[in-house]
Formats: sequence, structure tokens, C-alpha cells
Amino acid sequence: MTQKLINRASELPARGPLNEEGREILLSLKNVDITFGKGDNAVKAVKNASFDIYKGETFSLVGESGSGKTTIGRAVIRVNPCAAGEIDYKGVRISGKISKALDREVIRNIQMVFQDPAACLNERATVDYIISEGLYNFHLFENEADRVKKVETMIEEVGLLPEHLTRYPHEFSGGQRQRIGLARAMIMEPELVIADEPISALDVSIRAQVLNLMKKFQKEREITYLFIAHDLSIVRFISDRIAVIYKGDIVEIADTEELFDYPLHPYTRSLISAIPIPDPKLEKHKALFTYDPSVHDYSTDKPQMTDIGHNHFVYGNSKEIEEYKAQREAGVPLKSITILDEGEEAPSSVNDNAVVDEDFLQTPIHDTGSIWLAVLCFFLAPLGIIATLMFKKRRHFRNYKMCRTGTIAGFCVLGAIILLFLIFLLMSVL
Ligand SMILES: Nc1ncnc2c1ncn2[C@@H]1O[C@H](COP(=O)(O)OP(=O)(O)OP(=O)(O)O)[C@@H](O)[C@H]1O
Repeated sequence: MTQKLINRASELPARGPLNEEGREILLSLKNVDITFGKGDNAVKAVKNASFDIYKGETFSLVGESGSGKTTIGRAVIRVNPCAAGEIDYKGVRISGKISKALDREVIRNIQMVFQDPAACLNERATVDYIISEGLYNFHLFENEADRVKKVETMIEEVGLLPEHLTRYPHEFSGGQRQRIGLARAMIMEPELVIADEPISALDVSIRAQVLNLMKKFQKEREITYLFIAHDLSIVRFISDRIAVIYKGDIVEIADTEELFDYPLHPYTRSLISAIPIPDPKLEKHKALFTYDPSVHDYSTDKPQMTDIGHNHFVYGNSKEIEEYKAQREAGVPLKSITILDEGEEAPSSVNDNAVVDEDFLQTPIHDTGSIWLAVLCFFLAPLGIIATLMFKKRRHFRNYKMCRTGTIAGFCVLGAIILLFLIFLLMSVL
């Protein structure tokens, strides 16, 4: 009943506008500038940001600390005002002055989940109240029994128990508090959730659980996420599309795999090169690609965000864009990571046209370190030597270690058998 009343009075259409490919645009930033302070002290935190987020996708915004990610998130929920440009939700402008009714709908439809659950949960309130707060503010329940039912269902959905509802946030672990934060957001039945570094403050072991929970909600409720993170490794496996932001400028937007295969802007490449390699030996020999903004000469030829095809947008001047297009059209994935040989000096700059060789990027897939390699090398020790050398040459260090272990063990056992044989031979002769 309450729900029906809200829907009837809605200032927003049921669906957003469609793009040329028929995808529904839920959120759209159009040439958005966000400035803090005035006069000489003014800080332009976000410059001319434009992007669309489609219904049901996970769109990630990635960049180093202070690049303006949170500022954009807070502008979407109307906390930060836009100095220029506009933000549209389902095709309706939600930035600037809007009606009270629309403002309430935005608050309800767009929820935010924060990095530090400890800091954003009211420590004096019970979990029951924290989760119910939005329900109270928007009268989203028929009666007390209905509210209790909604809250109990939600606490179970995030993997906690109804008996946890009477407790306070400090009685929970970081991961559990993030679950409470998610419950508080999801009970509002939002369409868009802005997740601002939701797993950065959590133990590595807990991170996947929270991401899986977010994925579950997305699947069940068709939630759209704007996921904010400072490194690409976190977002690679959860994002449909990624936007990279550097000091307030969005420098590249592409589908996730496209971005990892063709990181055209040098800043994106530096972020990819910063992703830790799970093999300590490779990590030790990795040459970090550092971004030097002085490589761009924007004195006369001004940069702009340009569509270079393949649903891929890059920020650059006309000369750079031509180069980016040529690199993309060559169709050969670009190299972001250089593994140095023993004793080799790290290059001071990175060759822009370099191509992936027998590359690290393949390493996690093929370099599995399977135990069966050790078993095979154990029984076929002479062939194990060849396999060991081959994997070493290709820098498949996990496979190399397995083959080496199997081969050594194989030769040890073979040696022991030969020794025993010789001893028995000697004993039978003497
Ligand atoms: N309320 C504010 N007043 C003044 N400056 C601000 C304010 N909020 C943000 N800034 C400035 O805007 C810039 C972008 O900040 P923002 O918090 O959006 O960065 P971020 O990319 O989210 O970084 P982090 O990952 O550290 O949160 C920074 O230079 C910051 O100092």
C-alpha cells in the first residue's frame, strides 16, 4: 500500500532513456565540474566529467587518493553541488535545484555504502534501528510487525542473525559491520548503490565475502553499482566497465577486458603495472611503470575525451588520439608490465608500442603449479629436466618449482634403487 502510494507520486519514470544499443541509462554525468572553496583557494576536484551508467551493471571509478572519486559519488547523492554540468537519473536532472519530492526519491533510490563501516554506523543505535532508519524516514512499512519482518529478512540476507538486531555496531567485526551497512542500504530497495571503497578497510580474507554478497544482491534485485576503488586489482573481476580518473580528469573509460587489454592512457597503464603479481619472484623483477604527466603537451592542442571505437573513450589531444586509435586498431594487446631479467636495469621510460611477449598476464592462467607436473616428473625424471628448464625459460615459476621438485625426488628414488641394487649385487658376488 505504502509502496503503491510512493510509486504513484513518483517524479521519476519507471525506466531511464535508452542508448543507441538499447541499453537503459540509469545515471548520466554530463560535463560535471565540482569545485571546493572560492577565489584563489578554489580547488577544482572534478573537471568536465562525463559518463553513463547502465541499468544492472557494475561501473567502477578508479584512481589514486585525492583524484575526486568520492567527490563524484557525493555529487550523485546531492551532497556535493556541481559547479557546472548536470547529473541525470533516469533522464531526469537531479543536480542543482530540484523539487522536494524528487530529492526524497533520489535519497531513496540511490544508496551509498562507505569504506569504513565503523565510522558511518551510529555507535549508540542498535543494529535494528540502524537498518530501520530509512524505513522510518520514508514510512516504508505497514505496521510494526511488517517492519520487524523486513528487518529480520534483511539481516538474514546479509548473513547475520535476527538476534544480532539488539546489539550495537562495536560488538561486530569489520566484515560484519560492512554487512550491516549493506543491509541498511539494501532495505531501501535502491536501484543504484554507490559503494565507496567498501572492502578497502577489511581483512583480505573477508573481502571476497562482501563482494560476493554485493554480487548476490545485484543478481537478485538487478542493482546497479557505482564502485569506487583506488586500485584496479580489486575491480577487475567485479566490473563490467571501468573509468580511470587522474587528479579530477577522467582519462579513460572502457569495458573491463578492453581496458586491461588496451590500456591506452599512460596513467591507466601505470595503475595496471602497480597491481601486485601473486608470485614473489615475478613481483621482485617487475619494472614499475610510472606515469609522468609531463609527457603530454596540451599547450596548443587541447585534450578531450574521445570515443575511439570498441566502446572505449580516452582523454587526449588530437595527436594522442590518433596514436591511441592506431594502437587499438593494430589489435595487439598492449604491454603494461615488464619483467626484468636477473641484473637487468629497469628502463627509465616504457616503450609505448611494446607488445605482450610470453607475458605475465598469462601467468596466472597457465602457470598453475599443478601437483601433476611433479608426479609426472617424478616418474619420468629425465624428461623432468627438460620440462624444468622449459618452464624456467618461460618464467612459469610455479610450474618450474613443481617440475624441479618432482625431478629431484625422481632422481633421488632412482639413485636409491640403483644403490640398493649395487649393494645386493655386491653381497651376492662376495
Ligand atoms: N569538502 C571538501 N572541501 C575541500 N576540498 C575537498 C573536500 N572534499 C574533497 N576535497 C578535495 O577534493 C579532492 C578530491 O577528493 P576526494 O575525496 O574526492 O578524492 P578520492 O579520490 O575519493 O580520494 P580517497 O580515495 O583518498 O578518498 C582532494 O583534493 C580533496 O582534498
